[in-house]
Amino acid sequence: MSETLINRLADLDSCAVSDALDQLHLKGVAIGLQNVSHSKRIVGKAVTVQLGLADGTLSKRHLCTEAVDASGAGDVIVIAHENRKNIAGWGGILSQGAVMNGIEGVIIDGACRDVDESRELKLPIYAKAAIPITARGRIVQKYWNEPITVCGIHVEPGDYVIADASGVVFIPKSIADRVIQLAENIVRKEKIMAELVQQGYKMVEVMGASYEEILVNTEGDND
Ligand SMILES: O=C([O-])CC(=O)C(=O)O
Ligand SMILES: [Mg+2]
Repeated sequence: MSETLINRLADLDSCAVSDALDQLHLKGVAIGLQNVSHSKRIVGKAVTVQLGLADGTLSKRHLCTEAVDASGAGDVIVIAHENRKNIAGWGGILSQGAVMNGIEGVIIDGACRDVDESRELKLPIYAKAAIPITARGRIVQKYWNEPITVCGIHVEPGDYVIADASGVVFIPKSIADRVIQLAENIVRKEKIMAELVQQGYKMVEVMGASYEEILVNTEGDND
């Protein structure tokens, strides 16, 4: 079941999923995140990590290590770094571990570092910024595999995520089937429109009132 949903999600893009969530009046787009590393669309299930400020005592292990060790293909590491752009919450050795385990990519609502290394490793990272400053002694992991908030979006472990050049969208696992179905309907309609454009139809005809109505029109299309 979930495998199928992931495969179907992989055939979509962030815009179609955002439109589907719009249709349901739900928020899922993590505003302010961009690909800073290897440019590739990723889909998968969230493995969550919550970071926070260090309290002066030394950490037993570096942040995100358990999440990386426990994850593999089909998983995306999603890190709540609380919008910090002045300290990196992810780095190159972690990227090496992620690639070794086949992890799809990383999403962090703050800064990361060792970006050149991650690019060489071809690991997609969606972040708010890049900065050389280490987390060591400054930032610690508070917990992992629990609900977190990323750019104002509530994310639970196992929620679905799609990230591409347009941005990052989270889909609650409880409604993933419905959202993906709606997004597929939207993609189908947009393909027809693109074909009409290729056939020489005027833009004002192709993107007329029926385009503006797409977001209220696809819910019933479950063929
Ligand atoms: O020290 C850090 O912030 C982590 C780091 O560079 C790495 O994983 O390579
Ligand atoms: Mg490093």
